Amino acid sequence: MNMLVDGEWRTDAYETAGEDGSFDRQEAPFRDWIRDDPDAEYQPEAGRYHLYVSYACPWAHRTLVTRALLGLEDAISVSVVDPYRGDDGWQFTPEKDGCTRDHVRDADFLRELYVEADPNATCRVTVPVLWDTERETIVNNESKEIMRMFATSFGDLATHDVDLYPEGYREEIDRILEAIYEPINNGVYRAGFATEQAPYDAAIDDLFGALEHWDDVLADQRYLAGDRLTEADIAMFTTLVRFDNVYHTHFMCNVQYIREYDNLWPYLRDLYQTPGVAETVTMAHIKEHYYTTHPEVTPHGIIARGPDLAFDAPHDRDDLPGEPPSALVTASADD
Ligand SMILES: N[C@@H](CCC(=O)N[C@@H](CS)C(=O)NCC(=O)O)C(=O)O
Repeated sequence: MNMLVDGEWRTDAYETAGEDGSFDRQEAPFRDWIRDDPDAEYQPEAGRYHLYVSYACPWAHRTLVTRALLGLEDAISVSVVDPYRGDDGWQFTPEKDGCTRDHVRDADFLRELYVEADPNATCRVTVPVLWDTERETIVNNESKEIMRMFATSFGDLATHDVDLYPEGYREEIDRILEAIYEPINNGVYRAGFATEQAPYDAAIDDLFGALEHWDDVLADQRYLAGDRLTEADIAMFTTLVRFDNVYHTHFMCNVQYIREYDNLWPYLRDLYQTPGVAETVTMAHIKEHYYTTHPEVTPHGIIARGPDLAFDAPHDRDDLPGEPPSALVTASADD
């Protein structure tokens, strides 16, 4: 696998699995913070920050959903990489459907941005990346922090009056984000990239145990943190929406489909139908990426056909406590 070592692109450096056959995800290296504070190095400003994403990636997808729900599209622009990630890592292929050029630097490869931000970078070249066009560097490449900055630091630049990290819910949101990360968000990768039976089995036990737990929780409440749609739902959504099409088959998470759960499946449809969310889902990129980019998992790169899911079917969750943010419902009615 590929990564930067001292600013040089290496195709032989990064092992997905550790010695015991378990998947080992590395920490994101760029962790600066945008603050609404006159002394801050990075301050929220319309047009200053640029987001690099892959539509395929669940981590990048979190930042896109957050941006859409807050109405930050005009304030934060986006470039979209090719869903196929080969020996050169993420690249820009604007001729391909849904992909764009690098709108800021016109780079061919995402790694060029990493080297510009740190000429001696030793790290994986991952999406999402939040780029500062003023200081010409990476502010942050950790999705949960980008999501949090969008939710808490962009104040008036957000055109929808939506709070995804509301006071009174914050401890619970943090607890849920932590609780779903290892078994669910990262759990599908731990299952899919395991190279021995024991770590695969452990990942599957954790994953399906956690899905069952949250399926129970969602029987009585509309959202993970209760009656409000929050960051926690966004983090859950981007994994669930990929599950039946990709993780079930490609990553062998095949104990049960999400569409077989009594509450997770209507919950997933409810989130999908929240104004602004469906437009962030590009299933063609999701499927192409996973099935063609991991030769160690699917060596022939054949994209599995099904299933065709009815994300638009009625979700019947309106009677549960909670409703989507009213600003979103009003904004979509005005469209
Ligand atoms: N911790 C990061 C993880 C991001 C991540 O692993 N992104 C994947 C795509 S789904 C990636 O770019 N992988 C490229 C690589 O590992 O070389 C986050 O949540 O932002």
